[in-house]
Amino acid sequence: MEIKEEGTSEEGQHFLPTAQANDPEDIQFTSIQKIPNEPQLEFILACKDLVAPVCDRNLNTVVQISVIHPVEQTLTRYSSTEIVEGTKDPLFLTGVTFPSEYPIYEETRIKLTVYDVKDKSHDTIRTSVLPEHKDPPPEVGRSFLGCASFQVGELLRSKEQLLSLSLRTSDGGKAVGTIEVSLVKMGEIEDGDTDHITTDVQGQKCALAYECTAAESGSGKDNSPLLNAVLRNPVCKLYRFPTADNKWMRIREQMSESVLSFHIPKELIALNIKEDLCRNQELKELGDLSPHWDNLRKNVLTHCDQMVTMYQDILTELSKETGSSFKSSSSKGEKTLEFVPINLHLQRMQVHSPHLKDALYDVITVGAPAAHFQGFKNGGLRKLLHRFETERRNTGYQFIYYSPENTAKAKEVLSHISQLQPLIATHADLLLSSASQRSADSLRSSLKMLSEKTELFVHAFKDQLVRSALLALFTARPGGILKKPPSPKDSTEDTCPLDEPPQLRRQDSIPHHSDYDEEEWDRVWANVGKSLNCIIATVDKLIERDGHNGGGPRGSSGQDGDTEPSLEDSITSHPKEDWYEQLQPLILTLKECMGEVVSRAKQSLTFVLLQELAYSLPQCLMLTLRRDIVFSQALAGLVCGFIIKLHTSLHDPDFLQQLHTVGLIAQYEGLLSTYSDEIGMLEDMAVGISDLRKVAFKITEAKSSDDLPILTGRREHYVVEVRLPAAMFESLPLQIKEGQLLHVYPVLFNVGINEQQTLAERFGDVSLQESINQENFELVQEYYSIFTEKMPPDYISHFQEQNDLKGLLDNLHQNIQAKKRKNVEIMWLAATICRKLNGIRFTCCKSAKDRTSMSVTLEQCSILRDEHQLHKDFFIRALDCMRREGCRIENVLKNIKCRRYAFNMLQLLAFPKCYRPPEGTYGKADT
Ligand SMILES: O=P(O)(O)O[C@H]1[C@H](O)[C@@H](O)[C@H](O)[C@H](O)[C@@H]1OP(=O)(O)O
Repeated sequence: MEIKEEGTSEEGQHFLPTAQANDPEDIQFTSIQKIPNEPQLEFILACKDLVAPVCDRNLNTVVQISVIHPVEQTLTRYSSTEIVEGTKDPLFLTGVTFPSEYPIYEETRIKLTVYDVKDKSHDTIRTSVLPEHKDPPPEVGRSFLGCASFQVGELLRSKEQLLSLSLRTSDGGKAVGTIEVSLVKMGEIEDGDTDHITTDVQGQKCALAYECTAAESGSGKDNSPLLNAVLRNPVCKLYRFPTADNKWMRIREQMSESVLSFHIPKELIALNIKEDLCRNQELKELGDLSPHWDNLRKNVLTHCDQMVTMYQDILTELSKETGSSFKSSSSKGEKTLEFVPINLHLQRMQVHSPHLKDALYDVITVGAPAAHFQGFKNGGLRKLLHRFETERRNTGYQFIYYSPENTAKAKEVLSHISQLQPLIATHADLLLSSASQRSADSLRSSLKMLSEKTELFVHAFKDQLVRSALLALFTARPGGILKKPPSPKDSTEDTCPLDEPPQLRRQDSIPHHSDYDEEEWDRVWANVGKSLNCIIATVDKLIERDGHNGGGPRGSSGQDGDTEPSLEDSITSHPKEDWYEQLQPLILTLKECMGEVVSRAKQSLTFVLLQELAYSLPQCLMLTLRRDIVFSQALAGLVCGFIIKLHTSLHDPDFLQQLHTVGLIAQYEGLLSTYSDEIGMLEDMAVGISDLRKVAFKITEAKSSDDLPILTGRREHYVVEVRLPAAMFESLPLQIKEGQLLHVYPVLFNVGINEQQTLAERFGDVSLQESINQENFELVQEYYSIFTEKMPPDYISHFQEQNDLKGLLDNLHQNIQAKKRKNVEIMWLAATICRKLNGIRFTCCKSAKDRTSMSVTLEQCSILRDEHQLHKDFFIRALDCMRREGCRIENVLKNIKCRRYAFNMLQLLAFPKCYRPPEGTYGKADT
């Protein structure tokens, strides 16, 4: 057999996509029978009676697992166990798992190579492929003990699902002990002898076979199509750890990328472009302005056009990245990838423990949303936005100052108008078509819709801002005189006769010059309401005269009886009229009145936006760009977290009720330090996360299984449409199916843990972290009170019995107030509160690679300890297993092509103890 090494990464959990794996050449092999989306093969290992080459010390052993491809006979290093120290009968806690996509068959051979590790600090620092059969050079710190191999089919067919293989030296001669391979079936009850192998692991006797409760997948039914559409390249790891009562629990760790990393930024940039093009057009359509304002506008337009071009270029570049699902930490400063989140992954832990229900714990790990290309020399968004506003407020001269709230309101009203105007037009047309069919019921229901939307429309303008902006715009016109376009004003003021076409009845306002008439806007605006009232009255009369007046829905004027007498007269004088003809002119008037309101309001509010843009160009636009970039990264993570949460909780009615009545909390754990550049990152992140409040989700039915989410809206308010396969969609509560918007409550807690934070605490300033934590604590409290208010009382009383949320909140509050250095308790409490509230968990540091890996593994082990009775003596060992051979070291590898956390000894001395990785897994790395 020719054995050659494959690939450059030494231990390859990155495998061929399924399509490639199923090439005709492979089809002759026997596939392993599998449960959809479950790993195909999982086993654990133990050695017995290992023979030490020299007797000067105890053996420290590690097993390396390699796969021999049945056709090419190439050998790929797949994974390793942890190092078990000081025994010739090691029992490994880190197992082996082959995810469903991995190209493995019954004919595939697995090779197990056992090494003796002399120097742990060197052992896992392997950056290049070592030839198999060759002992690693002694200076690397390990020596070859023996190897064995088996065919997958042999293990599957073995009597007790266990193989006992003889380990031999490289020349195939001397036996140096045995290695036992036990097949694992997660979630299956294992009967029989639980004592056939026991071992003394650090003094603890544990049975190797399991006593497990019945199989129950964490999410119940198979919702995989939804997840398969968004997740890519899973990396899986398997462990078994002893419980307090010396049973085994099994843990599967999974880490996957998401296509949403690129999909959401592309959607968002496209929307940003659309919004900006529209704004530029509105600026152009602002009409005549006096020279001062006109010059400003020209300048703004030049910059805005350049900005749109830049967004278009970025979108073109991103569109070239078809199928990408991962941006590495080393690309974080790349301009064209700035909108893409760094190192976004789902980190999942699935626990199967005796006597307890299976459980899933998900955390989204992602680099802190921040504008790395723009840099942090001047700080991040929180500071930059504050500074920008203060300067703008104080400039006065040249510009009219509108507060950020007013600017936001102007954008919101503009967005409202653009949604409502076409909607009203559609309902008005539907009303006409009901009229032409002479259907009273359909006329009533069309009228109901039209009334509702028109009332919303009229309401949107009930704002002092529009009024003051109109005046401001008037004074900015040449000579401060407004050239009035023809206005349908007063057209419906007196009566609403049905005999004449409304255009003729309108008092035409031929363009003329006049001083600003403050009340004119009121009249124009009120005309919309009056037109609607006229329509309502007419419909009522038409139906009544037709003998259909069964007390159906009536409009407001009909109800409060202010129908004008002349109208009644005009109607009763026409016994047999054509409904369409009666209504058509009124609808036309309504549309015209609306058009008039829209054009005035649009211009005045666009003038408000001009004030914001005109001040401090191009900084203002760069600030918008920065905010868009940071928001895009944050949004991609949120959408990913939301979809995964939905997927895992789709069959939990309480969750679904919470989703549509309360909304979901999304809790971000930040590990950034408040020192140097990371202050700027934290300032970016804080704004990016709080901007997520502008996002709402909506669930619709998918047409195909790989439908990705769609984004609509504009900067003030976005809606993410998540599309579910029909069967899943059907099972949702009515409110969700009807398209109710689902809200999220993002909260951020940050605790710097590294050596930079030590400097900040000693010589710098930690106030940023303190205020973020305090502000966000208040948000969590607010969420909790909405939760208790809106969820059913029965649920809440049961919930409160089970979870001492009040106690946890008090504890969190005290910890925030305590102002203790590196108080990581804050993170644990915030995460626990989030989990208990059914929220979405996120963990972030600069790159989501090193500190995040420490934190997320710590969280996993703490959950095992607190929720699944992990044996207390195994806490550190479990943590080391996960950090040494788990998904997170694979994360480091895929980011920087080196299996080493980027910490040095000195840095680690500054870390809280539980955040330090095991010896041999960290060191100088080129990040
Ligand atoms: O994933 P991070 O913790 O943000 O990685 C840091 C690491 O903590 C630090 O020790 C190291 O010096 C680098 O700055 C890492 O950041 P990179 O973004 O360069 O990976």
